[in-house]
Amino acid sequence: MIKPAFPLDEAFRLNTLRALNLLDTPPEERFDRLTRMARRMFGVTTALVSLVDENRQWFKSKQGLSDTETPRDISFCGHAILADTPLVIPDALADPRFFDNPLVTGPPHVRFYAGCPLHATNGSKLGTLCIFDPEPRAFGAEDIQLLSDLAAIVEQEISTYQMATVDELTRLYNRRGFLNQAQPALDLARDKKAPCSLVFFDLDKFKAINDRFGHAEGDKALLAFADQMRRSFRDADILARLGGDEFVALLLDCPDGLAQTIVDRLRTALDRRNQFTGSGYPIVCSFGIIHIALDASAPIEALLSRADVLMYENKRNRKAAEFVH
Ligand SMILES: Nc1nc2c(ncn2[C@@H]2O[C@H](COP(=O)(O)OP(=O)(O)OP(=O)(O)O)[C@@H](O)[C@H]2O)c(=O)[nH]1
Repeated sequence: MIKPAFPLDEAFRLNTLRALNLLDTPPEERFDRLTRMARRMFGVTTALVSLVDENRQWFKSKQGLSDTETPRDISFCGHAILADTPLVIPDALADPRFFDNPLVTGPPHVRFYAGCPLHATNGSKLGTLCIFDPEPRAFGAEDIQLLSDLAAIVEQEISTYQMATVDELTRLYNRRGFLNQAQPALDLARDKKAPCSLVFFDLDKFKAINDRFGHAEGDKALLAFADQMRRSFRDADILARLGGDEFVALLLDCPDGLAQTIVDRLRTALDRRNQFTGSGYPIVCSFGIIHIALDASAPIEALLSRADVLMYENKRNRKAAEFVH
């Protein structure tokens, strides 16, 4: 067996894949429809949308397979993303790369495989639309064209998904992306009895930045705040721009007090930026933090409303304190 090599742009490719926020998300009909079509059109046992992650291939959609992922080093798709054209293996037992691969010698007993690379809009190869079957078979030019056409639809769905769930300016989640991610993450955290926190941010006097310095400068301030959020929170936290100058962070597996520490760190970094940037205006935020109790069952929307109310109290108090001074 030959393990798949790493593509030359592996780090860039992985960044692109992770930024899509598709890994470990629930199945979706718009992808399942396409794998169902592939299975039926080609009369194979299995059709997958496989995303090739650092050490595994994970299936966004699967027909005819119960596994949700397999190790990358035994994957066929790890090989398929190394070329721009589809990889076709008419008979895995006759191929030196695969004849003794555990996916060939054991379940699901792959003999025939065809995988078409799926490209992100920046050209990175994310994974494949692939089909396989326990019987060897010939796969001609027309078949390859058909599989490529289906793969192009999967690519379109991936880019539509990204546009619908990611904030175009900051590349954080938008409201829809946040709700998609946050509710299942919260449900999982409750099952695991891991405490979480939610932080709601709203920039102070943001309208004045737009009014005095122009909309483009306002955009720069929003970007600077988003960048600071990325730097201050942890990789596993779910960050979003809900709209306008409102941002939110869901901290998973977060001991009581950690959210406050991170918010303090973020505000200290903003203060430092405000002193040295020379932009002519400070970026300041109000925030509300709620700690989500282990036995809480409120949906994420209700938690957002509670954090929003706390943020407004914080903003009102800060305005009142300014007025006194
Ligand atoms: N530059 C820019 N401005 C935006 C964007 N989306 C919303 N806005 C503006 O953001 C402003 C938000 O207004 P407010 O919530 O009243 O902002 P504020 O001045 O921070 O008010 P306080 O929160 O009470 O301090 C509005 O003027 C919107 O037009 C955007 O994508 N870019």
